[in-house]
This record gives sequence, structure tokens and C-alpha cells, in this order.
Amino acid sequence: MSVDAAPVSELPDPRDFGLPVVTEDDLPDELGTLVARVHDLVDAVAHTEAGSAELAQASATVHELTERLNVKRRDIGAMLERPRSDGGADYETLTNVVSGRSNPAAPPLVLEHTDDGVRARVTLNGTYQGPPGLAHGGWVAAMLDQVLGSASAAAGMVGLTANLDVNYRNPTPLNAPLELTARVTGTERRKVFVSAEIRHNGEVTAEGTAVMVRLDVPG
Ligand SMILES: CCCCCCCCCCCCCCCC(=O)SCCNC(=O)CCNC(=O)[C@H](O)C(C)(C)COP(=O)(O)OP(=O)(O)OC[C@H]1O[C@@H](n2cnc3c(N)ncnc32)[C@H](O)[C@@H]1OP(=O)(O)O
Repeated sequence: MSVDAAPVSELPDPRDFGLPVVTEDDLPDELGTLVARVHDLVDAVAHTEAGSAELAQASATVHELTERLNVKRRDIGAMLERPRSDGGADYETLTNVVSGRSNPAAPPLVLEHTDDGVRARVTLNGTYQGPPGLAHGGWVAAMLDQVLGSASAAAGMVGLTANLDVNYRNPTPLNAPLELTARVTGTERRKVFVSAEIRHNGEVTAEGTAVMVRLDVPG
């Protein structure tokens, strides 16, 4: 996921929650390339019609690569810190399954801040399939959850989803550009009410609302 540098309200520092923090300088460019290639590899594996010999060879190669990469593993929960133009910092979970920069399982979601919340663009490949040729409803809900949480965070209120409601209005297509938008609609004590939708060619495929419960900074 990439996030633009538009100023947002101050976010809590993940270090105050005991979470490891890395910066973009800590991430080699080659990691981004590897993530994109493994993302394509998953799609290739899901759809290949290669024969046994080729599959056996591919398994051995992938196994050997997995062993090599596992020699140096990052701690779970690592947060990526990115400086903002206003001097503050944005944070994102490095291995978040919907938007994590280092997670090849994440769809290539590009998220930006808008005047009233966030907008994301994504095209899902065939590995996000549920019904034949269509996006899996669980992934539709996961992407909505992500932008709902991001809209809350963009307004300076980082929280956990306490409740998520999804309405599937039309099938969400694969291999087609999707636009997600989300915004905060209200707050009440620690509760943040957020609303989002997914559109394809301007038509809403799914919409969601959530109650996020804001995290209190320890101490
Ligand atoms: C660390 C620094 C990060 C830096 C910046 C990172 C940027 C980051 C972008 C993130 C983007 C992520 C997007 C993915 C978001 C997930 O995927 S989150 C993962 C899924 N959610 C969870 O695992 C949450 C599990 N549930 C819980 O842990 C707890 O139930 C909660 C939600 C924290 C609430 O527990 P609690 O803190 O004890 O709160 P509690 O006092 O019970 O309730 C507070 C208020 O919420 C209400 N409430 C509680 N549950 C519910 C409910 N289910 N429905 C409606 N209202 C409820 C209560 O009634 C109460 O309301 P009021 O009395 O004020 O009227």
C-alpha cells in the first residue's frame, strides 16, 4: 500500500504500545520487487496447468527459497513509519494482509488521503476469487474494513473495529479497477463511526459501515 503525504491529525506512536518500528530506509528496494514477484507467483500457482515434472521442480525451488528467507525473520507487529510533509509521521502495519508493504498476499492497494477521508484504488487478480470470476465476499469485507480503519486513523483516531456491517449491492469483479472511499461520519466517546463503499465504473458493488473503538495510549 502506498499513502500520500497529505497532512492528517497526529497519530499515536506505535513505540508507546511496545511495537517495533521500521522506516522506509530500512526496507531495501529489492523487497518491493520480491513482494510484487511473489504476488504474481501466487497467481501463477493458482492458475498453472504445468505438468508434474515442472511442478516438482518449482516446489523444490520455492522450498529452497523459503528456507533462505526464513534465516532472517522480522518480528511480528512491525510498523512502518513514513515522514509527512508537515513534520509528523504516518504509520502502517508492515505485513497487514490487506495493505502491508511487505506482504505478497495483499492486493496492490494504493491509498490516499482526501478532503473528507481516504480513497483507495485496487485491481484484484484471480487469487481473490470467491464465486467463479468474482471477488470473494470476505475480501470485499476485508478491504472495506481496511479503508474504514484508515479513514478513522487519517482523522487522528486509531482504533480497532468493534462492529462491521457490509451490504453486497452488486458482484465485485476481478481484473477490473475498483475504487474504495471511506470517511468518518461521527464520534461518541471512544466510538468512531465510519462509512465506506467500493465502486466499479462508478457503480457501487459493496458498502460498509463500522464502529471503531479508539485506542488509548498507554500511560
Ligand atoms: C498502535 C499505533 C498505530 C499507529 C497507526 C496505525 C494506522 C492504522 C490504520 C489501521 C487500519 C486497520 C484496519 C483494520 C482494522 C482491524 O482489522 S481491527 C481487528 C478486528 N477487531 C478486533 O480484533 C477488535 C476485538 N475487540 C476488542 O478488542 C474490544 O472489544 C474493543 C473493540 C477494543 C472494545 O473493547 P473496550 O476497549 O473494552 O471498549 P468498551 O469499553 O467495551 O466499549 C467502548 C465503547 O464501544 C462500544 N462497543 C464495544 N463493542 C461494540 C460493538 N461490537 N459494536 C458496537 N459498539 C461497541 C461500547 O458500547 C462502548 O460504547 P459507549 O459506552 O462509549 O457508548
